Amino acid sequence: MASGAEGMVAPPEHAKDLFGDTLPLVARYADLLAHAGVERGLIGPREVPRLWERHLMNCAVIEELVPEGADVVDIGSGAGLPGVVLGILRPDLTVTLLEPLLRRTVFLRECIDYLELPNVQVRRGRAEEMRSEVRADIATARAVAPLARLGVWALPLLRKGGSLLALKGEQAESELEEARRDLSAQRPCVADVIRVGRGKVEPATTVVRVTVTSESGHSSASKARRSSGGSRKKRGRKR
Ligand SMILES: C[S@@+](CC[C@H](N)C(=O)[O-])C[C@H]1O[C@@H](n2cnc3c(N)ncnc32)[C@H](O)[C@@H]1O
Repeated sequence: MASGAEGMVAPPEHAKDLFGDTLPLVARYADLLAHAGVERGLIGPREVPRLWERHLMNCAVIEELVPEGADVVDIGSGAGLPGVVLGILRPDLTVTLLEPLLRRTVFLRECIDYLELPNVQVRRGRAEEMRSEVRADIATARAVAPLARLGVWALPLLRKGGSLLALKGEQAESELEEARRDLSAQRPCVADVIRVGRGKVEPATTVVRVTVTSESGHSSASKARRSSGGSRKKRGRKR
């Protein structure tokens, strides 16, 4: 896959601290995004000057939240963020880029061939349709959906003890508070907001981490409702 134009998007000085030996490969990916990615409408041209700081480095710092050897599914991968960055940085991970749009999956497949990433694969589909097909330790998502909806899509894809890592903005705390009920109705879980990459990226990356605490798909409250004949409303009417 040719990047489609001349000239590299030079990494900032401190990118070497974050990416180490993988920096040349991340630079190839940056080049691809800045040229073919823009030409094919996967990334806005205004993002090019801030590709490193706002996109690649901002995604890379979540790596510290991903356990060794994990199966990762990147929901709504788009042009590959954060999944491709994690795949480059961490060859120990098995990364699935999950994306429903054909045009984007074509780009992603060409991208992983071009970068020669044997630990990264692409699947075309919607997260909510993958419940019987995907089991992961970590689900990542950036700029995909509000947290409550993301929980409905992501939590069924996780193994017990697995986590959704949702990259969010400054309103992460209030978004989490609003979504807590929906998240635990989907699956028993604990959730917190973490800021990662302090001193490496400015501002630090805000992540909502939701960790599932049971094997099965539904919380005990919703199970109890189902086994006693449905919703709270119905029970109320019977009495
Ligand atoms: C705004 S883009 C973000 C892309 C990338 N994560 C990033 O940060 O640049 C949102 C992506 O989510 C995908 N998407 C939308 N609904 C989805 C669903 N139900 N399951 C998986 N992906 C979905 C879209 O096709 C799109 O590529």
